[in-house]
Amino acid sequence: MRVLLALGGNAMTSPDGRARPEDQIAAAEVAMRGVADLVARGMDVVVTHGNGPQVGNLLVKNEIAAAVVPPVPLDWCGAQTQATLGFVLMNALDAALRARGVDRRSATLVTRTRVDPQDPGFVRPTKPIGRYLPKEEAVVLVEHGETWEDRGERGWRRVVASPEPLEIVDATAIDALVGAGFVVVANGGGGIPVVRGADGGLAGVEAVIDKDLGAALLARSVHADVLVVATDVPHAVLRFGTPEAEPLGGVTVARLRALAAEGHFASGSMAPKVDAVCRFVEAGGTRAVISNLDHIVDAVAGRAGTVVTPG
Ligand SMILES: Nc1ncnc2c1ncn2[C@@H]1O[C@H](COP(=O)(O)OP(=O)(O)O)[C@@H](O)[C@H]1O
Ligand SMILES: NC(=O)OP(=O)(O)O
Repeated sequence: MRVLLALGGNAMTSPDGRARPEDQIAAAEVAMRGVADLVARGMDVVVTHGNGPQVGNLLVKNEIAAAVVPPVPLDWCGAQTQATLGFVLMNALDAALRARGVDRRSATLVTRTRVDPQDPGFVRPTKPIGRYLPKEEAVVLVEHGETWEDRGERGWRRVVASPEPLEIVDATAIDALVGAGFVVVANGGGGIPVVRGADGGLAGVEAVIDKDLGAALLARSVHADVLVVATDVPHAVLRFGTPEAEPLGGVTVARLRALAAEGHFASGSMAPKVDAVCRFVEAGGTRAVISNLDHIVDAVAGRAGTVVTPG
């Protein structure tokens, strides 16, 4: 069985949302123990991950240091997060595999995702990245031309362009690595966004692709049997945040689309996860699950989490 596991930003930071190196290393060690459990059961696993906090922090560092060293564009920041987070995940995964006596190795692939240069996401930024700030600090940055939006009790957050993923450019290489027996970390942050020019060449573009939508396309591109979207809650929840809140267990893709249309899933957080699992199953995937990492083996088997099936 081939599994695509999408690690959310929450799975890559400390419970209080801090993204210090030590927080990310500790979070990766927890996440990779679950992946090693899957590999120990004979599964092929591809891991992808978010990069919202990390790419936003890198962008700020570039802007602050611009007077000292040449700043780099947002797509370069995204590429750097793939290397850094892949490195951290590989160290954690290799250790977890060794602890289980599993003779498999990890690999990370710098991965590009093609987008449409005319995507409306370039006109209306929607993807939250980086740190949270109080409103009074965010509005100063808005006056300097940045786009920030109120993200509720945690504060305001910068938002950038987030175009639709159209093609995982490096899917063939990912598939080859899996076929050679590697546990592969790929398409971090939804992939490095690129556009194809008239000459057929690829060029980076400043944006951050939604990791969950990127994961749905990657899962299809590498012929995964199961897609697991791992976050910090055990299920998607109906009437979330209300006294009538109800965890959602097994559900058909048609029913889940109907529930999404009723507005149960918040944009920018659970909604893209729901969209991603629906896309995967609608495209022929056997099963897709939204859950946390606590019961990853059960989630893959369809025994835990919000389990989406055809129908
Ligand atoms: N209907 C819902 N069911 C469950 N969680 C929801 C729902 N709506 C919003 N959320 C929030 O979505 C969060 C997960 O989304 P997000 O923070 O973007 O995850 P990640 O960073 O792990 O990808 C949960 O922690 C929860 O607070
Ligand atoms: N690129 C992306 O979707 O990252 P997060 O999941 O951390 O927001």
